[in-house]
Amino acid sequence: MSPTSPHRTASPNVAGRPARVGVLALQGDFREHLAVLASLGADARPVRRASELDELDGLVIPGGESTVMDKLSRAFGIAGPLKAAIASGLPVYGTCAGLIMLADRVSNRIAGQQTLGGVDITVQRNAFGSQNESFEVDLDIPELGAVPVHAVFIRAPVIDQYGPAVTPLAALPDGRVVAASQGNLLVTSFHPEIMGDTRFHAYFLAGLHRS
Ligand SMILES: NC(=O)CC[C@H](N)C(=O)O
Repeated sequence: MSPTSPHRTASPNVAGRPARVGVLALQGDFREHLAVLASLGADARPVRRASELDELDGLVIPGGESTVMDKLSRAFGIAGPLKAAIASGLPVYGTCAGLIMLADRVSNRIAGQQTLGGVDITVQRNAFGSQNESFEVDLDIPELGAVPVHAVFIRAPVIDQYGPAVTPLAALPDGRVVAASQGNLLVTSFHPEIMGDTRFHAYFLAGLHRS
């Protein structure tokens, strides 16, 4: 946990009770997200069924494998209701594979791969190739304060193009965008849930007040 988080003390309450934040728990590192959200005071719960979406204030889509998450979300019948919830304003934060799931376009998707969409971005999966699949870098993210975010990338995607409604939040030194928001949606290519820095989750929780 970062000792410098400006949002750390922000209350995660919505309507006088802890924010109910689901984590899509079909595949990937959902447990890590649940732990971070609970540590920030949210009522964090795994979500696998469409009916579990109803009472949420927000949802996190974890890292993992977007092609598998896509197949499972359709097989579990949650993909359609989740798309509808996103369209009607449910705040959703996607990390890595979760970013891919929220992207309107995937330039190198595998045959038949679908996304939920919602963010007007074109992403490239596995953008760093096999030689450098995982790496760590400090990113300046003014929105989260003066202290850089130490970001962990694991077979990560990048955002190659974004539309006018998208706000880029962070870029690599070469300019490629790796965090962004659009309305109720927040995406990062990297994995704050394993970085020991709760600022992105706190930022997401703080945004639930505004929605
Ligand atoms: N760490 C991750 O979530 C990797 C994402 C993965 N490469 C995918 O395409 O879904």
